[in-house]
This record gives sequence, C-alpha cells and structure tokens, in this order.
Amino acid sequence: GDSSSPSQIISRFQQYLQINTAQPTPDYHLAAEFLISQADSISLPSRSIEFVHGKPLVLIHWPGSDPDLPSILLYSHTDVVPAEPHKWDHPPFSAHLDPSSGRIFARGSQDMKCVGMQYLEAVRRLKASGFRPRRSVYLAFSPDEEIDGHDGAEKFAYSDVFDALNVGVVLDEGLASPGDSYRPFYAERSPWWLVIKAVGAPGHGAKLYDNSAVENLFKSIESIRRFRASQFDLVKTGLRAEGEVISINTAFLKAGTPSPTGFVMNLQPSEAEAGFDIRIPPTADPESLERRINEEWAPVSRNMTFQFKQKASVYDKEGKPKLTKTGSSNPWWILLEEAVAKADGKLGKPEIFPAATDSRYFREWGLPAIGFSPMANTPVLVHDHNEFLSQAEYLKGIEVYELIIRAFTSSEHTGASKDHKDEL
Ligand SMILES: CSCC[C@H](NC=O)C(=O)O
Ligand SMILES: [Zn+2]
Ligand SMILES: [Zn+2]
Repeated sequence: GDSSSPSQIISRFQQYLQINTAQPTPDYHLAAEFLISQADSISLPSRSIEFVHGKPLVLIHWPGSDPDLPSILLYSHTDVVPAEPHKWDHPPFSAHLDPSSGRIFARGSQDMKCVGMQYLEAVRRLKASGFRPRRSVYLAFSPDEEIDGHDGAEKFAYSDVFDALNVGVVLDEGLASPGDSYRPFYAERSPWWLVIKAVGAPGHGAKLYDNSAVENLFKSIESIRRFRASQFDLVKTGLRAEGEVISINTAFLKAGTPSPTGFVMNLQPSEAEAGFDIRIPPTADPESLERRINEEWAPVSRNMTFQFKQKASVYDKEGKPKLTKTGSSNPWWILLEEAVAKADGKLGKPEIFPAATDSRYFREWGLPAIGFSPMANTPVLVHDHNEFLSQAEYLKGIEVYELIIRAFTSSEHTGASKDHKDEL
C-alpha cells in the first residue's frame, strides 16, 4: 500500500516494537537489519557500527546542503527493559493495537522505540516533501542504554566516528506527560550505586551487646532513612520537583548465616551489607553527600566500609555541572519552543530527568542535549506493565518532529560542537 498512509506508519512502528530487544539478551542484529531497511526505503545511507562485538549502533545520515555547519543528532536507544508477559494484558512484544482506544501495547512503546521511529517517519515525510536540510542530520540507534551505556553511547561519544559528525545538538529521550504539555529535560540526575558493609563480633542470639554488624548497619540505615525523608518531603510539599532532590532507595539487604532450613536463628552475624540506588541532581553538592557517606553512613568508627558500583559525575569535562542551557541563552531551546508551538503543542517547563539517559555522555563533552519524547495526555509507563502509546499521540509526535527538524536544520546560527563549544 501507500507507504505514507497512517496504517503503514503504524505498521512500521509495530514491526520495530515486535523485535525483542529486551535486556539481557536483546536481538540487536534483527533491530539493526530492520533500521537499515528503513533507511534504504527512504534512500538514506546507513551503517552498522560494532564498537563492541555483537552490539551494533546504526547510524543514518541525511546530508545537509551546508556540511560545514554543526549537525543535528537524533538519538535513541534500541534496547528495552525486560517484561513479565503474564502480568500484561497483551504480550509485550506483540505490539497489540486495541481497536477501541487506539492504544499500542508494547515494551518500548514509550521507552523509546516510539522516538526512534518518529525521527525516521519525520525524515521520510520531509524528504518526500522536497525539503532539503541545511545542516546534516544524523540518526543514531544505540545499544545498551538500559544497562549503563558503556558499550553503546559512551563508546560512540568517545569515538572518531562521533568526532567526524561534528554534532552541534543532541535530541534524546524524555518522559510521557499525563497533562497536555510535553516535558523537555535539560539535565539528569547522576546514578551512584552504593554498597555499605558493616562488620562486628558475632554472638549468641540471646545476648544484648553493642557493635554487632547488624546494629552497626542499622544505625546507617536509620540515618539514610532520615535523609531520604527530608528529600522526599521537599517533593511532597511541592518545594522541589522530583529531579531536583537527591533520591536514595534500598536495592538490597544482606545478612544472616544460611542453614538448610532457612537462616540460623540464634546467631548474630559478623557481617551485614546493604545496597542503595542514589540519584544526585547536577544542582546538588556531591562533596557534601560524600562527606555524609564517610561520616554518617559508613564511618570507619563503626567498623564500616563502602564501595560504589556506579558513580557518574555530575560534572562535565570542564568541571561544570552537566546542564544544557534553557530559554533564550540556548538558540536550540528557542527553536524547540517555536516548533512545538507551531505544531499546536505545549511545552512544559524544563525539568531534570529523574533517572539516567545516554544524554550524560554527550553533556559530558559540553554538548547541548535535550530530552524530549512527544507524548502528552499519556500516563508515564516507562519500565511498567502494559506500557502503551496511543496511535494518535504517536502520529502527532511525527508532525512535531517534522517541525523540529525543519527548524533545527534551517537555522543559520553557527551553533557549537564538541571541539568548538565556546559559542554555547
Ligand atoms: C547507571 S545506568 C542505568 C540506566 C537506567 N536508565 C534508564 O532507566 C537508570 O537506571 O537510570
Ligand atoms: Zn530509555
Ligand atoms: Zn528505560
């Protein structure tokens, strides 16, 4: 049929969603093959690059008429988080379209196969209309975002391939919005995965004594919980947005002496451990949090040690907090606002993304990166059961990207890129 018809557009989205790219065993090759076939069908050159064997990144190029201008990078990740099929109303890789609501159910429908395909559809339409971009446009489809991006975005952002693209601005994922405004993100919180460990003399389960491992750990946990409550209160009272406070949540608790029937009940263990997922906004002071960890959460005086399983810096290469400028100080931001308005959409106020995205690897170079997924009137279902996006919202998002790409590629401002960032 007509490749520009809504049913064909939706069918291509469904095809991408049906490729099972769930961690920890994503079918990256099938996804790459599909994406390359999409590039072929709109006559754009593409390549599949394996910075790490078995983990292809697909790069598609729409050459601009002024290739010396910094380019636009339309970025997305191809992997998705796992799903528990029996807890879904429709199989998570069926991309079932509910005829009455128009909802498409699939893992990845919001995070973020929607965005990757919308970029492609927007380019397809602009190209068909005869539009020729001034700047070059690159589409990158990257592996491994969901497991840290080390073999995906990080390798890419540090590669010669990336340097050769002369990227001036990156568009990456945002979050759905239950209201009618799209949500733009100018920064994200840095993940710190902290494991604290306490040791202490073992003893009889009937004895009350100080400095057992578990007592030592509990003192830390009490302090951690007070800190957590103080941060959460700022959100509950509306003083801060979710992305503006430090979050800390328990990932695991570990202590006890195993026995064939469970745990030994009358023995106080000599070691106890806990793991925490901490997220720090770039607006917070990481040194003061480190002091808290050293002095209150894992003090040597209480026989405690700690280690980080993950510790992303809040600073970029130049030692500045990883923030993309917003509003009138960033010409890209203005272009985004104008494009969304032109599409009759609303743009909410800039937010800090509460979790991690691959944008951190681009912001690390001082590059502007904007998190934006055009999904309004949609519940936030990233990583949840029954993740869905309505076909109307999906189609609307393509129009929004058409206008964004038009605006970004036409603008004459020189912009800045990784090696020439003095202008932004
Ligand atoms: C530290 S890499 C983990 C990346 C992951 N990103 C999306 O959920 C996250 O937990 O935020
Ligand atoms: Zn994502
Ligand atoms: Zn995710």
